[in-house]
Amino acid sequence: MARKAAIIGGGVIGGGWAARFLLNGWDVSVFDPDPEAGRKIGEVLANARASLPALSDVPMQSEGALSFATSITEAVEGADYIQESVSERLDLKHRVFAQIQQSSHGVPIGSSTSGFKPSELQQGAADPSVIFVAHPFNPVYLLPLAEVVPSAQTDAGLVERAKETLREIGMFPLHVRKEIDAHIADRFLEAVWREALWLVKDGVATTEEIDEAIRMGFGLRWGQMGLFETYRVAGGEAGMKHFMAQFGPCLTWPWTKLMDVPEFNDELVDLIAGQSDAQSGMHSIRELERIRDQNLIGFLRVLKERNWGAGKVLLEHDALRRAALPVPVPGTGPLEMAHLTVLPGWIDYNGHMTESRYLFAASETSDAFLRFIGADVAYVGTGYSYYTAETHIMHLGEAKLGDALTGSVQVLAADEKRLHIFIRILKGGEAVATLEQMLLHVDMAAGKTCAAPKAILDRLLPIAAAHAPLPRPEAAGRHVGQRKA
Ligand SMILES: NC(=O)C1=CN([C@@H]2O[C@H](COP(=O)(O)OP(=O)(O)OC[C@H]3O[C@@H](n4cnc5c(N)ncnc54)[C@H](O)[C@@H]3O)[C@@H](O)[C@H]2O)C=CC1
Ligand SMILES: C[N+](C)(C)CC(=O)CC(=O)[O-]
Repeated sequence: MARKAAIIGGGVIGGGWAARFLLNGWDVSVFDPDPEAGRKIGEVLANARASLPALSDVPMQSEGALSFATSITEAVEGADYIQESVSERLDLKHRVFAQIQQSSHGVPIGSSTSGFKPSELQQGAADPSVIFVAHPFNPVYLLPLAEVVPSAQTDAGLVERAKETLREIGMFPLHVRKEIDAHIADRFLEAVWREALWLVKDGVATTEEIDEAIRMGFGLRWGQMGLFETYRVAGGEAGMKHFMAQFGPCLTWPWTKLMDVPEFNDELVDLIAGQSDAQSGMHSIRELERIRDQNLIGFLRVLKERNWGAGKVLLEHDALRRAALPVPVPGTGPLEMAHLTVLPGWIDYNGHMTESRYLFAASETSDAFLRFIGADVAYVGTGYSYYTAETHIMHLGEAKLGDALTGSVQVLAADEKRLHIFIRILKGGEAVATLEQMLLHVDMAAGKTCAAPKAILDRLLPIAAAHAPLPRPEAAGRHVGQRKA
């Protein structure tokens, strides 16, 4: 049975949480008194559906059921996890916790608060031990970070279970060991935000110039190495010590306004909002969200390919879900090995999936099959692998943006050195392409073919025997131009 998350407050952040839980198979009940909450969450969910699956190489769970409750009591009934995302006001959060705890007992309550400490949130609570901060980043359905901040009163075991829940929905729970106003990340954001406001107020730069200064340079670096690793590299061969010696003293030069905050008045708000309108007002917020999401998918995909930073979290989430998938059973037909979603970068000028991506889909499929028979990354680390010697692709249909594809493998023949397979790339059960491939087992250091070890043959040969009675695909052995004869 699907587990249930209660989302209290369904604005920008509550909507993002709802989408992340739903797309990870949880049922979600939202309570928000705003009459527009249903429409707003529907729009956030549409954006999430168009983006989150594109990060996954494992079939998504079937989406959970979304419901809107008419009270907090109704929303939290039967919930396994509660996430509070109401407006950033301490008195309001206290009232909401009191209402939640009238009917929910022992269920973890994460708060999305950007700045309040958990001990502040817990003041006056009937059961402070279940309350902690789970501070996410916008868009919650794509960015993995959730700062998890317990106080001394929070139940340590409950926090560990809550972190497990966050990992299950693909997040990276960063345990903040010592509570502090604004946790870790928002303290940086505040510092940058403060400097940016000064630069605009003092007429040094416009909002657009500041954004260019970030996105053309250090913003790109931060997404993959953070602050300290980036600066370590910037220290050259002497590393961090040299970096500190060179740039440490600058902190006392007038490079920053330090703690000075510009007066927050209508003049400043109008100045910033006016420049922001001029910079980005030609796009609606939903359009900007979609642009942001597609850019993030591109970045995250690259990091995933490199098993680095946030990409590592995506790979771990795939592995977690792959482990829960039913294991393909040899002998019952071609083995379904890969699940892919057609991404924006895969579309060509004809408006459909470009030809090189069919080869990519096939290689994802054959790689999954090789892992299945034991020729995985650890095996390649021993100096042996399978190399593809020949491929014949037939294009039979069109795949379009967002289509869900599966890749299946039929073993046509296998012996100690050779593996002859037929891959079908399927959309809704129909083949959009087939690929026939010959793979050879190689000794990588010698650069020569060699017999695969018994452990691999023990897995491969029974599959080949089980597939032998399957009808031989018509396209197997076909060559280009054959139909003309
Ligand atoms: N917007 C952002 O970039 C981020 C915000 N946060 C935090 O998330 C929380 C929510 O912020 P946003 O979603 O941005 O605000 P928002 O203004 O978009 O949404 C707040 C929602 O709370 C609802 N609400 C008010 N009183 C309520 C009640 N008694 N019961 C249920 N719902 C109620 C409002 O109707 C509104 O829909 C805040 O604590 C904020 O600090 C955290 C990370 C990022
Ligand atoms: C502006 N903010 C303080 C609400 C931002 C956050 O809390 C996190 C984010 O998504 O940047």
